[in-house]
Amino acid sequence: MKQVEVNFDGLVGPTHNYAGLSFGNVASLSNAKAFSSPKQAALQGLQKMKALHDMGMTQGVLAPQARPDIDTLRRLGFVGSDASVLEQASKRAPEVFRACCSASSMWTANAATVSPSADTSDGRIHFTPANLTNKFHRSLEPEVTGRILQSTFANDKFFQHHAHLPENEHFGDEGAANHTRLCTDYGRAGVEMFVYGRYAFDSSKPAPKKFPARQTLEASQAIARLHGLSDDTTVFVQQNPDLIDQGVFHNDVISVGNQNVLFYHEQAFLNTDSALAEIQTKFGEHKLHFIRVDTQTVPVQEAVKTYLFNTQIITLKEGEMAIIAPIECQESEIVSTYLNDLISQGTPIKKVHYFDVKQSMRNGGGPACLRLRVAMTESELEAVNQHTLMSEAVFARLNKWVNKHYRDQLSVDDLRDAVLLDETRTALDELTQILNLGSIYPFQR
Ligand SMILES: NCCC[C@H](NC(=O)CCC(=O)O)C(=O)O
Repeated sequence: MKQVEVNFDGLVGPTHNYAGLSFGNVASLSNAKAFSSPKQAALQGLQKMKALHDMGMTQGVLAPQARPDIDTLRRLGFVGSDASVLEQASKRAPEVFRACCSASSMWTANAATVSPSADTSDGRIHFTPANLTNKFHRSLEPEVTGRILQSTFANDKFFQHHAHLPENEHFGDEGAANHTRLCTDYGRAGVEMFVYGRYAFDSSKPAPKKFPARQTLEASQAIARLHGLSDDTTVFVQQNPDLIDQGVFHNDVISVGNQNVLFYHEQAFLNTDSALAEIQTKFGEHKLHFIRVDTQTVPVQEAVKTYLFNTQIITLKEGEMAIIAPIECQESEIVSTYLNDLISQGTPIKKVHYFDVKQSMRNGGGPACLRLRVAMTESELEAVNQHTLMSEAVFARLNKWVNKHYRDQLSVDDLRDAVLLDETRTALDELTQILNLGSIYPFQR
């Protein structure tokens, strides 16, 4: 049976803006209050999806969330009509208000952790939405994320959906951004590697000092239990806390894996040698390609600035791998020189493709942040909501939809405009029809 890995990219929502909400995420803080272009952001995302589709990949799309989040603002004590809630909140609690307007659900690497059926005890694909407790604006996502996933993977013969972990920093979970799967073929049992930033219940263990560690070991362990993973094929690795303090807020900013390749910066992990040895032992007799990038070749700051590791490594039809990199990697002499060299080093990676996702990059989200990977068999793929899979027709419809509903430019001040709320609801209501999702948004219920 044929197996594929499908990338489900997050569609950028109509309120995409730069509010500086993510302490520890350098790009988010440095672009705070800049003008954004929701239209350009959404079109850039669609271009990347279409390009991967054209390369022969199976590509999916995940719907964005409804923002401004009026229900949360009401929960926080703002009353009256929707327009009055917007006005009061933007005046009296501007920071809270901006957090409730974020389009951050676009980074679907943080939507959930996914374990393919080959790895799980009941032979189904398991999904657990990330609770994203570390950032208020992101903690608003998991419930609707769960509904989006259930409408996209709507078949309980093949798909098992779990509730997100308890909403507490002890179980802080950021989803697939801190999870990589290594395997020989997508359809065979692989090694699931969970990367955590700190121990929740043991403060004597190493932890970052300046910026928050968003993922705990205890959260990663809970996900592995929920998904029915075997201890023999699961590895928990601590991220280097010094790097979190240098702006590496998720593991996917400093390492990425695909099949038999683990591409990582030499400073990415604590106790790297023992971690890699455990991964190789659990992987079995097949040899893994550990592609290490040294500090001397690419300093950590350059990796954070260019998102060299927030690239997607994809396996093309011919079995060769390609790197999907942000254009910032091409613009950096250090990184483009490294990548040009990498493709002739005799590893499975043979090509690099650069993409302009600058609108997302300015908030600290590269190509890999924009996608959630789901490895599937043919019958599992057939059970997916087919309206969410990229095709010429879906691409054309979504482009038309973006051009019709999205603004060219948005400032954080525009977010309090009640007309914007109406625009987003009209747009998203239409989108649920295009993607055949049913009533997933609070305003539709
Ligand atoms: N995986 C990439 C996630 C990027 C995301 N940025 C943000 O939410 C920035 C939003 C803002 O500042 O407006 C985050 O930090 O979780």
